[in-house]
Amino acid sequence: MSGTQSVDRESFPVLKNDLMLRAARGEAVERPPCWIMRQAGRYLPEYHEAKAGRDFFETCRDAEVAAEITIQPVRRYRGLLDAAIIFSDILVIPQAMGMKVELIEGKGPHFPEPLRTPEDVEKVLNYKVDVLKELDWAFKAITLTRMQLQGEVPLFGFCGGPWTLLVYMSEGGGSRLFRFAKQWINEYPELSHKLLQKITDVAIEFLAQQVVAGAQILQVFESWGGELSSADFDEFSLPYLKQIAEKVPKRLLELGITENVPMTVFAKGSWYALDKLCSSGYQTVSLDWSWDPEEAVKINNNRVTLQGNLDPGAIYGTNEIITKKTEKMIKGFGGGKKNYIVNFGHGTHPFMDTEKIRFFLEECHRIGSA
Ligand SMILES: Cc1c2[nH]c(c1CCC(=O)O)Cc1[nH]c(c(CCC(=O)O)c1C)Cc1[nH]c(c(CCC(=O)O)c1C)Cc1[nH]c(c(C)c1CCC(=O)O)C2
Repeated sequence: MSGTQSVDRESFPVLKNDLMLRAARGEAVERPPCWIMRQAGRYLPEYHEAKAGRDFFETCRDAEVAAEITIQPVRRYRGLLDAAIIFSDILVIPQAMGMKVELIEGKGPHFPEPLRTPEDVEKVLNYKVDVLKELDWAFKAITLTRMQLQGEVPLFGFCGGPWTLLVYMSEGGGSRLFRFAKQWINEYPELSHKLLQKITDVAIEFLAQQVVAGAQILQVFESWGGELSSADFDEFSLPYLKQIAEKVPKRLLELGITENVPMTVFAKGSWYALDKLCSSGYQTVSLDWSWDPEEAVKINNNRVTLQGNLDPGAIYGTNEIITKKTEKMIKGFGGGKKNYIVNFGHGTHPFMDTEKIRFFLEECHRIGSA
């Protein structure tokens, strides 16, 4: 994969709030930085206004609209959020690999032609992926967003974890039984590894090019990690996650980028792998809400910054409950002055009350600054 983007990185606005980057790099901070997975999206009325009933992927591909939607939560919660995350989706990698992906309103992602036979996989393996060309729109949206953020907060780039993408590519959408993905790894483990490697190669180039385009911090979403047994996670997820952490910085050097770009891994449900994830080369490990913060802190033993992990469902509670749970979380992670980033344990829901989320963020600032 070659070619270059024409981005004038010298023209990027100076970052005024680098709290997120400092915390992710393990430096001591004055309070824990805050952001929320899926902080842009359907719970915000201004999202629906900007999207104007258009197709989801069309919205992602329109740089102006993607930048607007990315910045909406930062604007609404001015001073309370310490990062933005580019409005896009993990399923743009399968699209770049030649697969059709649609988002069906009210149903979620849908692949009309999922990978069901070895011939289907061979076709994807033989497809030459030109990341710069296929995902050109994503880089343009990142560059525009970075400019429009005016240095207020850093911008996250992201991608899906290889196993999670294999799940979507084989199941053709969300799943309860993971029948096809499990069939792949158990009936055709070798071919599955080849596919995982190909996804990993694309993910590495995609993440590195997102940094060239303007992303300042990266997250890998292995959202279906918890569907694997511990042994299968070690075979079909962890090695690829590690490769991404190892190879992105190398690729960045090749691309002439010497800045230290922190990387986060979020393997939802993979509680058994926390110890290994803390030594997998990522600076930050994001936790779902199944973790007791104090136990996670013990296992981590100051190797990485931990991120998380409020049950998003707490937002449906009273202010008193939100305060109580937020306090327990921040104190459990050691108070938040080192090795901690505030987040939910998974994304926002479309039904959430924007003012409850504001209250949560204000409480994080109050408790985290104490
Ligand atoms: C698994 C996964 C996907 N996409 C993503 C993940 C990993 C995180 C996770 O585990 O939730 C990641 C993602 N998806 C989206 C973002 C944008 C940035 C942000 O977090 O604010 C990010 C980081 C926007 C989106 N991606 C999607 C929407 C909803 C689009 C809409 O209907 O308007 C948004 C805002 C669509 C999507 N995309 C995906 C699903 C399952 C869905 C349907 C979700 C649903 O219906 O709740 C795949």
